Amino acid sequence: MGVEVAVRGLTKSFGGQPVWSDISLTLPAGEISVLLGPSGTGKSVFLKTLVGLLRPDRGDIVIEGRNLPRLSERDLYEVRKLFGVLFQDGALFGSMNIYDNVAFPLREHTRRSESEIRAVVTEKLDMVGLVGAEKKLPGEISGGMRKRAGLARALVLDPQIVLFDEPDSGLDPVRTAYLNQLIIDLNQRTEATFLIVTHDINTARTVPDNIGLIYHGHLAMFGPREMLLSSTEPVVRQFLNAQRIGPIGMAEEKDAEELQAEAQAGAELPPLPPIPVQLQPSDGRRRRAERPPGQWCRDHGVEPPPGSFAGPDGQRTVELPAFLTRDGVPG
Ligand SMILES: Nc1ncnc2c1ncn2[C@@H]1O[C@H](COP(=O)(O)OP(=O)(O)OP(=O)(O)O)[C@@H](O)[C@H]1O
Repeated sequence: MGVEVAVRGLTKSFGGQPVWSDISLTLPAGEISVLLGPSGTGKSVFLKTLVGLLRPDRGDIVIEGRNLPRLSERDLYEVRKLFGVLFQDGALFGSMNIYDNVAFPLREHTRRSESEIRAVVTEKLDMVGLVGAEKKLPGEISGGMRKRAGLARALVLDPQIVLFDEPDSGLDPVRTAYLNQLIIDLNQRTEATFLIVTHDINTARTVPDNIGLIYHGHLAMFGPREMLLSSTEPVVRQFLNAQRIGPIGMAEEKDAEELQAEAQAGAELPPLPPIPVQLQPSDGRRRRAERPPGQWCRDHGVEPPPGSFAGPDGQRTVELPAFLTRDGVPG
């Protein structure tokens, strides 16, 4: 089982310029969380701070009773072994073949024999569907394969927490769909805690158990997927529905004048789209952390947008409680 990551009051600046401040959230053990936010809001900085590559100005990151910002370099080095990180470009060594790239953390951080290393590398390459590509150089394979190789490398030390920095950047929609399925299947198999930074709204809507949004130097919201997908909070609604109307502007937040002009022009955000069902593991079992669709909405007295929790063919894939169906008649 993965471990919980509790972040409290985290603040980070560079040269006196704050990137974000006072971020508090808990990544539940073994669950998948997605972190969203406009470009430049500091999502990558957040991941690097979590894994201890950057020191926060203040705040706590508590994992298994240890507060990372307070640890010595030596203890931090140990805690870092709990993490696997998939960097944006896969961060593979260009001169090493895929096998050696994936074997690298094992050779650096463990005393395992080459035959033990071979067994682990083969297992991880099999997990990401790359058996047969061992001898290729990163420059000889596609972007999607490089991401998968980076993922195999992130998994070799059997991490309890896996951080993904834009795993879908530069991938076509079909490859993104395959990668998303792979992420769900790996979460099911490894039981690690996953945090994914993405700009892909479809990924954000269907893959995670929890969603967070960083905006304007703060965490605008973090919580269960249904909470954000049914939220009418303007920033969350605008971002999760990829709209131009709302507080977020092209370069930064819109000023009062722009928002007033928008209001005068009668510009309104379209209705919330239906909440899709979550992507399921391909082994046919339910997700471990799955809550029944509609449960968060029911527990919080929130009516989900019409058509929510239908499968891709528009058919309901789950029994909905009477609360979620018009007049108690399943729609
Ligand atoms: N080591 C550093 N030193 C100084 N400034 C930095 C450093 N790393 C990041 N920044 C700044 O922090 C801000 C946030 O950068 P970051 O890459 O985390 O944003 P992001 O939300 O991941 O963006 P994108 O979605 O475009 O990838 C940027 O203004 C960036 O220039």
